Amino acid sequence: MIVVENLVKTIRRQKVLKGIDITVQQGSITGIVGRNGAGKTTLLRTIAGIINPTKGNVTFDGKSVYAFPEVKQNIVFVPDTTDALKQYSIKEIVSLYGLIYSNFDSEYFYSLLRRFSMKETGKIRYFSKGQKALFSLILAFSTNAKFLLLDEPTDGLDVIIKKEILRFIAGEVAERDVSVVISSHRLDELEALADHIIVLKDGIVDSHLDMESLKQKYRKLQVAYENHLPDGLKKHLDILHNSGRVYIILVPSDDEETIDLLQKSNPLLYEELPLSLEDIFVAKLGGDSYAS
Ligand SMILES: Nc1ncnc2c1ncn2[C@@H]1O[C@H](COP(=O)(O)OP(=O)(O)OP(=O)(O)O)[C@@H](O)[C@H]1O
Repeated sequence: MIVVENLVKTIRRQKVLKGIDITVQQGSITGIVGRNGAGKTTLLRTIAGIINPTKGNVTFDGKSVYAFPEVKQNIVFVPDTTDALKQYSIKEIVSLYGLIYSNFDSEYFYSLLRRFSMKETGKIRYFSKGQKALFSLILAFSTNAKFLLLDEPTDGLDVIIKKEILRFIAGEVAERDVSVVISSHRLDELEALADHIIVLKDGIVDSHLDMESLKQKYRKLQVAYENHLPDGLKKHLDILHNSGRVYIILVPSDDEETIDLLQKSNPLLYEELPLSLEDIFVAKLGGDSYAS
């Protein structure tokens, strides 16, 4: 388990992280969403111990990342570029990782390269953007670290490779003893993957959400009326969208009274729609708390 306590980071007099408190459980996939500059990368780099906090602490199974450097073997940060490795051949990178990470599994590493039909020799600078992103993940999962912190792992990739990468991450978490924290601008991308979502806004945690319970909390309905939605109902629900006489609304699942009133209000159309996390954000957080 990673526990982040009152993490503050000031860079060049700018308070980038303003007191972050979060807990990341083993076996979980946690998404960190936020707009450009919200502090996602700084948070991940600080958790991994690449940079020190101005204030606060991060512990892994009770041990401070900053006081016990060996803890860093189990918290690996994966940047959104492979630039740091571009001069090296794959063989050299394997040697380097073998030296840094005592549990690095080169056999597993090469088996993953084969699984994704990637080259096993040469320099990675000649890889495509998608192959570089996949390579970074293969390398990181081969360290056998307990936590991987992935900084926008699918940024700028096409839909096919994006899906392949997300599937790979989900598979690794399901089958091996590893947890991941993924930063992204896109709530919709993380929705299918993450079990927790942390929304970062201007260096603070705006919300920390448990996906399952959140999705069970609301119902999304499409209703249409001959004239308009009865005024008496409006205050009990959130209107996600309104086009003419058609409304897409969000109602708390436990608000049986409103659901009953809706059904009895003679709508021309009454239909339940699949709920997305984005709907909840738009309705509950003013649509401003996820990044696009
Ligand atoms: N080394 C640095 N020097 C100066 N400012 C920095 C540095 N690192 C981060 N910052 C500032 O801290 C703020 C947060 O940056 P950070 O990269 O953590 O945000 P982010 O949420 O990851 O953004 P993005 O989505 O654009 O990658 C920004 O205003 C950035 O300019």
